[in-house]
Amino acid sequence: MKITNSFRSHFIREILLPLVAVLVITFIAASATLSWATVKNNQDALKVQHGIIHASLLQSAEEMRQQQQSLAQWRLLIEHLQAASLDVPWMDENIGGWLSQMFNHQLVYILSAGQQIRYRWERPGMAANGYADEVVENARRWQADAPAIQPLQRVALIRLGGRPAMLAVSSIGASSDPRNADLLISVRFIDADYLQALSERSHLQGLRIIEDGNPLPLPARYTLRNLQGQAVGVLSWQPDKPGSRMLRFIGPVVLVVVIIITIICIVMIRRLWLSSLRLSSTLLQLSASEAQAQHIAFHDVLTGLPNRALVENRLNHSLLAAQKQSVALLLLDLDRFKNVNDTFGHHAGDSLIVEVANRLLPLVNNVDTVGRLGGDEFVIIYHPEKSARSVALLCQNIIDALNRPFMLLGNEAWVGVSIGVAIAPQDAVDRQEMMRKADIALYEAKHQGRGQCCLFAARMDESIKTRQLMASELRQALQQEKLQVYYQPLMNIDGSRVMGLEALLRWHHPGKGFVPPAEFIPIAEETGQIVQLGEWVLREACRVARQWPQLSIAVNVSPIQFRSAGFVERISEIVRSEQADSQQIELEITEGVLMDDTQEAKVIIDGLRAAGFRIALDDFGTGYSSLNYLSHFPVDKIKIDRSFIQSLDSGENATAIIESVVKLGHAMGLTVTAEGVETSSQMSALAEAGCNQLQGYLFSEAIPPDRIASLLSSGDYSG
Ligand SMILES: Nc1nc2c(ncn2[C@@H]2O[C@@H]3COP(=O)(O)O[C@H]4[C@@H](O)[C@H](n5cnc6c(=O)[nH]c(N)nc65)O[C@@H]4COP(=O)(O)O[C@H]3[C@H]2O)c(=O)[nH]1
Repeated sequence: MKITNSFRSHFIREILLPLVAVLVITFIAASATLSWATVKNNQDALKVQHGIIHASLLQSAEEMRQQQQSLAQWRLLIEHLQAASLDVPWMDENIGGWLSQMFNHQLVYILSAGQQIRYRWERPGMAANGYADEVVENARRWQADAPAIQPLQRVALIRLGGRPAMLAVSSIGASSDPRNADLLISVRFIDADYLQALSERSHLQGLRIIEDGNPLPLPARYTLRNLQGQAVGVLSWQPDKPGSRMLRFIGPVVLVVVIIITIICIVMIRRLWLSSLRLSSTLLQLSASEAQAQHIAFHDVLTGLPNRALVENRLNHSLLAAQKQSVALLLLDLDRFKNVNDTFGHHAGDSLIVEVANRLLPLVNNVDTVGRLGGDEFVIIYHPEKSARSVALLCQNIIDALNRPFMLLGNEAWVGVSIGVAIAPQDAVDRQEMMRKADIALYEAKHQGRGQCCLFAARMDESIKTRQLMASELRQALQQEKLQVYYQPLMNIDGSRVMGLEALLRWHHPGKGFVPPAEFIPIAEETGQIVQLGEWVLREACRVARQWPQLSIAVNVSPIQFRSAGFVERISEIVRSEQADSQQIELEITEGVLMDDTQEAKVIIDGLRAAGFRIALDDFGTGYSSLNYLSHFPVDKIKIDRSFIQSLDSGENATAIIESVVKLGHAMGLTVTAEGVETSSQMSALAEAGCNQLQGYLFSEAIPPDRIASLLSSGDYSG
């Protein structure tokens, strides 16, 4: 799996660092709490130990006081002291020795009221130290300070011979004024024995006396003070540290927990890394397929060009800036694409579309858009630098590019293109309006003949509106049977006899009066109404045919109607239902019908002929006029267009053309009719050329059916 640098740094920044930070903070907080609890526990314990030392010393002092007091009030001692001479052996045994052996007092003195030492007992080895004076000095001071109303009983720490010691002084006897009493004095040094006892009492270990000036910070220390509050020594001990004990117990557990948490975190981070990696690659794939989906949603699959949605989007953008930079919208429609598709198949059609796209792309700049709307419709959003001139140039380039032949399956094919152009801001600034106007211009381009480019003009819009109105009025007229069919006679060559009638549609518009078919037939073709219209005309013509069985009745068939599904069957059915003879009906088709799809046209023509209809090729000479072409189609008649007939008067060339058409027509066994014969000279020329039938105002205009009878019975045309 490929790891991108940005993914790595993102993971480190967003996941790893915060997680490590949380971990570190948690560990620091846990350590701090643990160490704080340890210290606090130790400190609290130390305070308690201080209290224990203090209480133990007090208790020890109180015991010393009680030990002394029992002797100080002893009657035998008082009697012995009242004797003239002191019984020292008795004193040693009962006072000094007793206090020393029983209670470990090391120095014992009795001071007489006259301030003389009357009795002295000093533990062996201590007499030489001369403690007596110092002890007596302290005792005298206490005696002097003592209140007169009660016996003196005092125990306090003193410093004796540079060592701390416990001094106890009691007045002997029951005298209420201790200042005149004998004093029992005893001393107990704070020595190893004392400390041992103190340790047992207090349960503190390592008790020892240290020098007060000890620079070492000893947390477990207790300053021994005399009555004046002066330090006489410092007690130190090995402190009990429950906090540290707890730490020793909890510490390893916490450490193990920390290690376990760290391992879990490492495993989690690793898993997170792997799943993030998977997620990231899934997201990458997703965004890639999203981009692909986006591309498909906005591009034409065949050519890869922007599709309608993207074109509309880009057009919207371009139109936003249209006030500053004009925008041209070109709608392109290939002229003979259907032909190519039908002749060479859909694969060839697809390659043609791709080739068209390839030819269009180099004609525009990067800022412009070439798109495909579907089928053979292309669109270009063009940003012209020099307004209409450069648009016209582009159009010409497009027409030239698409006029060049296309190589399809080893064959050359020609298509050509019609282009409609709308330019913003002058034509419109709104997308839909631009599309509509470019479409109108395209319609106009096609209408003018293929291979054209038309810039939108306001009049086109008007004509479109007029056409739309006309289409709806025509629909109404057809529904309400306001249309009529007139009939124009087809004459024999000398104009003496009516051979047939051509059915021609007439529309007397309530407001506009007579509307020529040339105006409304194309509209009916565009809207598809022509199928219904044509069938209605045929139905009317059948009635006339039934009435005049000796005449052929010609009916115009539009290319749209000709190619509509089930055409042959439907018109056969109409003729049958109207009880007419199909052999009496002559269907007039134009060359265009044959050109568009020769194969299909041939099948339809064969079908019509099999159904009994005769086929006439109308307006002959206006289209491709290829007689060679005719050999492929089994038609019965050609009708030379009236433009040729009218040019008969102006030059010999027309005569020659007509003569050769007639000759070839005859050679193919076809009847040749001349349309639009207006003068007798035209009639004579056509007769000379060998035409078979004539049609024109010279004989009659199209007339309503109720006048056919009078036309036929008039002496002129009854033959
Ligand atoms: N200047 C001149 N014109 C003459 C002369 N003799 C006949 N015409 C006109 O020439 C046209 C002949 O019909 P078209 O070539 O089939 O041309 C027809 C045909 O293509 C189409 N059309 C008319 N009726 C129908 C219809 O029922 N169905 C279809 N599909 N097309 C129709 O409309 C076209 C025009 O029809 P119309 O206006 O009736 O025009 C008719 C007719 O009135 C003449 O001596 N001089």
